[in-house]
Amino acid sequence: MKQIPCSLTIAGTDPSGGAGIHADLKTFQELKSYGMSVITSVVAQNTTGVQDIHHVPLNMIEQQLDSVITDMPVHAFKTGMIANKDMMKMVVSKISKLNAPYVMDPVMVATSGDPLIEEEARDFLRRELLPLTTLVTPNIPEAEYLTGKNIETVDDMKQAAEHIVENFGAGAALVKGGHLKGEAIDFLYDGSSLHTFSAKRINTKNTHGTGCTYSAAITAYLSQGLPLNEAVKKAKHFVTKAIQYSFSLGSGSGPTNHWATRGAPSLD
Ligand SMILES: Nc1ncnc2c1ncn2[C@@H]1O[C@H](COP(=O)(O)OP(=O)(O)OP(=O)(O)O)[C@@H](O)[C@H]1O
Ligand SMILES: Cc1ncc(COP(=O)(O)O)c(N)n1
Repeated sequence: MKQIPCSLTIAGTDPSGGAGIHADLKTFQELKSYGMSVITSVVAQNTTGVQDIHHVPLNMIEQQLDSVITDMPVHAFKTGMIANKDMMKMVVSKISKLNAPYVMDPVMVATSGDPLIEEEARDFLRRELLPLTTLVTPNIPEAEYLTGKNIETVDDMKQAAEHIVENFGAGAALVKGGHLKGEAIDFLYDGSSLHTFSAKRINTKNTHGTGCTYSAAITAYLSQGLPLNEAVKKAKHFVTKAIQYSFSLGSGSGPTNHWATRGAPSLD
């Protein structure tokens, strides 16, 4: 009998349900990949911002990882918020034994601008985690941090994608243009060629969790064995629909809609 594809996320929480682990699991479920999660930090947040953060003790993160990987198949996995260097070190020691595609969303700050990882962890992420990735998915501020260069144009984005692969050993880099004006355009550099993924910009403030949703969708498609380029293409379609039919919930930046590819939900 054929086995269900299985995806794992290692990330922080969002009790308002739009970002982090919650967005990842909803996305895995929607895209028919069996979802599993390891929680690194419990984050009190909502559509307006981050109110508080509690880090899960290191040994408990390690135990969660062991519980999953000693028992369950992992066909692809992603990391999101990993708040400090000690957590990152431990995660590296575990994931380097996993023989599956690894998508890193290099989460540094929330959409609201609140910091989600410690300053010294950023450098560790770049040095130690990037070389393990199949794909890293920085938005513009994250790509600026990783490359140390300002990004103002699409040419800057292309160069950043190449820089991250050539200089830091990422398997591939997808630089996302959500923070620029005009078309919502992303560039994927896979070490040999550059691919462009473009969609019409949707006029909405409901973009809480778009980065999490996009990287989770790529992970789900990779768990099904799709080639990287195809996985990103389908995930771009998914995240665009999720933004198009997003929810005006909360008083800040509302969440995306994870079942939007089935059409706008009927609210009758
Ligand atoms: N208004 C929009 N209309 C259409 N696509 C968008 C819009 N905003 C972002 N995107 C797309 O959503 C995906 C996520 O990109 P973005 O750059 O926003 O990531 P992020 O910054 O990690 O997410 P977030 O804004 O949730 O922190 C990309 O494919 C981007 O092009
Ligand atoms: C726990 C957690 N992880 C990541 C994000 C970033 O979310 P976004 O997808 O909006 O960049 C977040 N707000 N909370």
